[in-house]
Amino acid sequence: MGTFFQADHLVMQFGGLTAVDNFSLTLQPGELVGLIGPNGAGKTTVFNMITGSYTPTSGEVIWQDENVTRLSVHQITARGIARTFQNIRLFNDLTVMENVMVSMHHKLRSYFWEAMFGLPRYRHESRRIREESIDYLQEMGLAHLANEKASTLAYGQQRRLEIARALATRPRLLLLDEPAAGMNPLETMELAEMVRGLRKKYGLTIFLIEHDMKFVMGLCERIKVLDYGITIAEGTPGEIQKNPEVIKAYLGEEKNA
Ligand SMILES: Nc1ncnc2c1ncn2[C@@H]1O[C@H](COP(=O)(O)OP(=O)(O)OP(=O)(O)O)[C@@H](O)[C@H]1O
Repeated sequence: MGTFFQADHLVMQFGGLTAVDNFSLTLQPGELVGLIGPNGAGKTTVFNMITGSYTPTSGEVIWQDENVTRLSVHQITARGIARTFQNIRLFNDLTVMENVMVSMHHKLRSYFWEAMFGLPRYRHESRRIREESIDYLQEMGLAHLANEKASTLAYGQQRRLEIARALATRPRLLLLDEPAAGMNPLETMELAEMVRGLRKKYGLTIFLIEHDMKFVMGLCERIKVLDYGITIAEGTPGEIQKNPEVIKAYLGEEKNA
C-alpha cells in the first residue's frame, strides 16, 4: 500500500524564529486527528505548510504518493486537500448557497464559455451544482438559509458555512482551523456531531486545530501537542491528558498566568 498522507520533518523558519520544528504526521484514510497547543505554538503554520500557503524551510509533504511540498494552494486544493481558516473568509454580499457554489466552480472546465453561450451542458451543470451545494448545506444544518446573505448569518452559522465551502472542493482530506471558536457549548456539541457525520458521508480524513479541549478530546482519535513549534506529545485523548510533558507545559503556563 502507498502513502496516503505524510508530513515528514517539516521545519518553518521566519528570520531567526523557528515557528515549527521537525513536525511529522502520518494520516490513514478516515482518521480524525487533532492538533493542540497554546497560542503561537505553530499550529496554523503547520496547516499553511500542508496546504501550500508556506513552503517549508525543510521537510516534505507526501499526499497520495506524490510529493506536494512545493505545489501552490490551488494545486493542492485540486488534489483533494481543503481547509478552513481561523478568521472567517466568506463573501458577505453573496447568498449562503452562492458562497458554496463559488467554491465548486474551479472544478468545472469550460464553465465560463458554456455559461456565456447558455449551452445545455451549462444548464445541466448549473442544476447539478445547485443540488450538490444544497447537500453540503444540509449536512451543515444551513439548507434553510440557502438564499440569505452570508453576512446575516449568526457567527456559529458562518463557521459552518466555511466548512460547507471547503466540502464543495470535494476534498479527501479536510483541515479545520479552530472550527468551534466563538461557539457556545450547544453549538460546539452539534458541530462535533456534524464533523462525525461528514467523515462518514464523504469518506473524509480530518485533521483539526482546536482550543476547546472537550471538543478535541471527545472527537479526535489521536492528538498531537505543539509547544513553541516542538511536538511534545502524541497519543489518544486519554494518553495526552496523562502525558507528563503536557502536564508540565500546562502547569508552566498556569504559573506564568
Ligand atoms: N508569515 C509569518 N511571518 C513571521 N512569523 C510568522 C508568520 N506566520 C507565523 N509566524 C510566527 O510563527 C509562530 C507560530 O504562529 P502560528 O500562527 O502558527 O501559531 P498558532 O499555534 O496557530 O497560534 P494561535 O493559536 O494563536 O493561532 C508565531 O510566533 C507567529 O508569530
